[in-house]
Amino acid sequence: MTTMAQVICGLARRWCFGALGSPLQVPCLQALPLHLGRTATRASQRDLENAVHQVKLWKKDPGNEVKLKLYALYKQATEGPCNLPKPDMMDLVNKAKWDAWSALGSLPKETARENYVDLVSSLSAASEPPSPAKPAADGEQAGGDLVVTSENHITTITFNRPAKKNAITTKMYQDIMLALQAASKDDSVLTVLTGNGEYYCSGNDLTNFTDIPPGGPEEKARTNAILLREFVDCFIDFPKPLVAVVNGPAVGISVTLLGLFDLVYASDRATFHTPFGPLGLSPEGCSSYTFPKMMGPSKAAEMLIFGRKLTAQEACAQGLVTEVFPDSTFQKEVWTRLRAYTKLPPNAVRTSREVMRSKGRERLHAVNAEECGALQQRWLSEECTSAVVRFLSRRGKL
Ligand SMILES: CCCCCCCCCCC/C=C/C(=O)SCCNC(=O)CCNC(=O)[C@H](O)C(C)(C)COP(=O)(O)OP(=O)(O)OC[C@H]1O[C@@H](n2cnc3c(N)ncnc32)[C@H](O)[C@@H]1OP(=O)(O)O
Repeated sequence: MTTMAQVICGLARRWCFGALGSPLQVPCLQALPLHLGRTATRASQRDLENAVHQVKLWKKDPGNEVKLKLYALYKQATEGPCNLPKPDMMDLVNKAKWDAWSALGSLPKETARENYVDLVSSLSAASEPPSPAKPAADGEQAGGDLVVTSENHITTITFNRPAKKNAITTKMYQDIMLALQAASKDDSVLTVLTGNGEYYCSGNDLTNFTDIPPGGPEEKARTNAILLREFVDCFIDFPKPLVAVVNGPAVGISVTLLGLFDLVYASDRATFHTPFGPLGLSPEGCSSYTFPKMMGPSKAAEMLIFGRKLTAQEACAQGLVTEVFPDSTFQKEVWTRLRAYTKLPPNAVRTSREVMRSKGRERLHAVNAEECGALQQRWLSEECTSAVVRFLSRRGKL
């Protein structure tokens, strides 16, 4: 039997080879050498060794948090649960290592090995983007589908694909991660996401599903799950207040991520839509946790399972939106407010933000991992592939 996944794979292969008969580049997959050729879902000992080797080749220090994660997973994968005595409190380095390893509890060796390989793979992908986005220097503006500016202690990341309702391409996901990385280190107090034109964002670009690699849809789903997890992790771990300036309708992942923002200001033209049911998908962006928490389980189910679209006023009543402004004065009022916030003492702002986020951070990471695992399966389902084919064929893309 031919599944829709095979249909879409076949179509994608046709597109990838194009009229000239030469394969187009699939950059995010080229940056994931460890997964090419690894078809089993479980990582082997060999995969682990390859990953360890890969880490040695990294040119950039990934930071202590990542190094501790890697250390812990490696120890768990090779020696099992930590049974060493707890180091002295003042022995900071060994204590941090012990804490990280012990936190893995009785995680099976095989799972730890798998997690180690996946982590290395996703970090390798992120550190080798096909064409890095320009980090925002003061006042600088990078063109393209994502515009990053930094002015008056506000770094603004703008979806800039108005002709496609600001749908997010794979490159845009990667550029957003780079922009967040840069913003976490620049002198801005606030980081803003907004959209150019009529829409805030129409969510994931549905053609992202069509560039199928040689390993087939399974490999695509697996790679996307890793990258999506890392993308959402960037929002979970972002150290400064995140503000969404929702200038118009928002769809899919651009809505779910709002649960990880600190302020969401919306024009009264904005709507909030998560059509996961019709698309054969399941929620992402930690919304399966943040939405029920903020609006109660049944309102969250209406949105996330049944795809009910909310107006800006409704979203505000549910706690998803902080405040709604008339569209005619939206930009003026919001930016005046934000500029006033940047005058607050930056260290106090940052500290308050950290104490508010720190309590739920681990939980959010766990939710993110679970949601990406579920989506990996969904992307391969006939329900999802049929929905994507329907969307693309209605718009003459097939
Ligand atoms: C680090 C890398 C990570 C990679 C990970 C990849 C996978 C991550 C997946 C994460 C999970 C995300 C889930 C979602 O976001 S689900 C939601 C997806 N979005 C949608 O379903 C919306 C689809 N679009 C529409 O329904 C309509 O276009 C819309 C209501 C938004 C507007 O309708 P309208 O009639 O006003 O306008 P058009 O339909 O004519 O649209 C104008 C052009 O824009 C194109 N378009 C719009 N939205 C999208 C989209 N989401 N993807 C692709 N293209 C889109 C549309 O095709 C039109 O193009 P043309 O003018 O060329 O026809």
